[in-house]
Amino acid sequence: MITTWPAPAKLNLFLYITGRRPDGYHNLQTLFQFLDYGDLLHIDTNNSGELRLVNEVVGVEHDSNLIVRAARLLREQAIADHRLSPRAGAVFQVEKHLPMGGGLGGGSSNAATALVALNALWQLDYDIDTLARLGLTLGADVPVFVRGHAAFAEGVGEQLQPVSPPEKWYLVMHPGVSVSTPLVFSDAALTRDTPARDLNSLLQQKFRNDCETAVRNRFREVDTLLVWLLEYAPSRLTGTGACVFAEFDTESAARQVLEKAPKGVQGFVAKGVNLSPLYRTLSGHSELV
Ligand SMILES: C[C@@](CO)(OP(=O)(O)O)[C@H](O)COP(=O)(O)OP(=O)(O)OC[C@H]1O[C@@H](n2ccc(N)nc2=O)[C@H](O)[C@@H]1O
Ligand SMILES: Nc1ncnc2c1ncn2[C@@H]1O[C@H](COP(=O)(O)OP(=O)(O)O)[C@@H](O)[C@H]1O
Repeated sequence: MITTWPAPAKLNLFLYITGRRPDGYHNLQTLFQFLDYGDLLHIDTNNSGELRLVNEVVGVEHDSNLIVRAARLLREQAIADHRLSPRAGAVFQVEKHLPMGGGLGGGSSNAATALVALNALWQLDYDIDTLARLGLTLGADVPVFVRGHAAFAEGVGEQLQPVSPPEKWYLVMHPGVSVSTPLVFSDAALTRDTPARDLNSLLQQKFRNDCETAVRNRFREVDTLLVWLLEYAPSRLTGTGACVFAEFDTESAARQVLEKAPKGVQGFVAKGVNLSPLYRTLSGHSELV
C-alpha cells in the first residue's frame, strides 16, 4: 500500500551567529518554526529489499538524495539491531514544492520524513532521540524536523529546546537566485560575533538574521525583494537564503501582497505551525503508532 507523508518547510524566525568553532563550523542561536506547506513523500514498502527513489530530483544524483541516504541509514541500523529483515525495502516518490537551497530546509525535511515514516511503516519502534541522532549525521537541520516541534536551537543546530512562538501567516518569496550555504559562512564580512543571549531576551527583541546583510550585499535580487517586501510587513531572510519571508496576522493580508508581487518572482502563502504536519499524519496512522 502506498502511503503519503508531508515534508514541511521551516523558517528561521531569527538566526544569530555567536562564534566560529575550531572545525570552521559556526555556532548559532536560531528559532525554527514549521510551515503548513512543503513537499510530499509517497512511500511503498516491499519485501524484496529494493530501496529506490523513482523520480529524479533535478541536480541531485539518486544515491546522494537525502531521502535515499536517510532510508539506507535507517535500514542498515535496523538490520544491525535485528529489528528489520534484510528483505525489507521501500520505493519513494517525492513531489517537490520547496525550492532547493532556498533556506526552507526541504532536503533536511525530506530526510526526516523518510526516517519517521519508515520507523512507523517498518514497525522499528526506535524512539525520537535515536532517530534525531541518526538524522544529525545527514545534516544539522534534520533533528528539528524529526522532533517535529518548533524549537530554539543552539550549537550548530543540534541542541534543541521546544518553544511555541505565535503562529503567524507568512508570505515566502524566492528571489530567483541560488545562495550557497558555504559561501555565506566563508564571507569575510559576515557578522559572526553576536553575543549569545538567553531565549527570553531573544524572544523579546526584534528578530533578525545575521546572514542577511552579507547575502543582501552579494545578491542584489535578495536586496531588491526585501526592500519591496519591507514596504508591507516585517520581512527577513530565512537560513542562509535565498528565500525571504514577510509576516502577517491574517492569510488575506499575506495574499494581497502576493498578488502585487513583481513579475517573475515566485512566492507562496503559508501558516507558521509549531507542531509539524508530519506528526499530524503520523497520529492519523493509528495502526502504525
Ligand atoms: C544555517 C542553516 C540554518 O537553518 O542554514 P540553511 O541551510 O537552512 O539555509 C543550517 O543550519 C545549515 O545547515 P546545513 O544546510 O545542514 O549546512 P551544511 O550543508 O552542513 O553546511 C555547509 C557548510 O556551511 C558551513 N556551516 C554550516 C552550518 C554552520 N552552523 N556553520 C557553518 O560554518 C560549513 O562550512 C559547512 O561545510
Ligand atoms: N531530497 C532532496 N531535496 C532537496 N535537496 C536535496 C535533496 N537531497 C539532497 N539535496 C541537496 O541538499 C541541498 C540543500 O537543499 P535544501 O535543504 O532544500 O536547502 P536549504 O538547506 O538551503 O534549506 C540541495 O542543494 C541539494 O543539493
